[in-house]
Amino acid sequence: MQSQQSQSSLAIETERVFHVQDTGYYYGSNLAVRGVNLEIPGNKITAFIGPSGCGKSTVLRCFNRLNDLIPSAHIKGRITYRGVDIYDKRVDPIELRRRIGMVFQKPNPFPKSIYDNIAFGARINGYQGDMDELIERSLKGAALWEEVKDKLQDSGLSLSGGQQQRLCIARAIAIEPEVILMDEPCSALDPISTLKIEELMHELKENYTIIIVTHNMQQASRVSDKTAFFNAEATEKGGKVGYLVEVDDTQKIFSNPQQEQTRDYVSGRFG
Ligand SMILES: Nc1ncnc2c1ncn2[C@@H]1O[C@H](COP(=O)(O)OP(=O)(O)OP(=O)(O)O)[C@@H](O)[C@H]1O
Repeated sequence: MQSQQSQSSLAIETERVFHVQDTGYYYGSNLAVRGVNLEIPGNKITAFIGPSGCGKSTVLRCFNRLNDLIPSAHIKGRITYRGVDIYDKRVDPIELRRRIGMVFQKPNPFPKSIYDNIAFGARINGYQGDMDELIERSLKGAALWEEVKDKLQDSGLSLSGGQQQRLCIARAIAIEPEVILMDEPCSALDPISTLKIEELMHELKENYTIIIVTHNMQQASRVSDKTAFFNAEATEKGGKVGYLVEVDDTQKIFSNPQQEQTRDYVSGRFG
């Protein structure tokens, strides 16, 4: 019985949530990132690392079609989420973003109370349950409840940067997504707040699949299970194009990567 259980949990852990196939990412006629093939496993943390401008954020934003909001941006190739092509005309991007939430580099709470920051999205989504209970559960899920439970009517903007980022995480998880995309979520935070978010990420992956873009290699090695290393090269036209060099278990990327350029990057020899 026990071995059956562990087999089934193993199957769940290694489930593929996203499959990225032969994708190219464009701004107008400019190819910004080429030839990305990638699988994102469920209930794991996948980190995207690489030098500035190699396309980490561009690729990240395509998982919930946030790039749709940039008029010149388009993608070629295919990204499936649980087997469904997310760029299929029948897919509603708003519904997609409900399932695939996002936390940005700079904490961006609404200029509303802590309570309403979380209730807002839930109300828009027609949440019918007990709102107080949802607020408490979301704040607990983001490790913020103890710090704010007595001041839920205070403005979200009155919190510290690290607390604001955890409020944004609480807001993201309140709409019960399956995936959370994080674009350098700690880059505006001090080391203690960063540590709190990293600890929180470990807890979150029990219930969510996380993809994080980070400039901080120590952070990638501390928090992630898988790491994708992107790089960029000059084009004939004088621009540059990003590409995925390799993706593997984080421990392998940092200790024994397959590609020389990965080794150079993680050992600090360039970038
Ligand atoms: N809105 C945009 N319009 C046009 N080009 C863009 C836009 N956003 C990004 N790019 C270009 O796409 C390429 C990849 O940028 P992107 O921001 O995805 O890289 P990144 O690896 O996340 O960089 P960083 O680490 O500096 O945030 C760059 O050449 C950038 O100039």
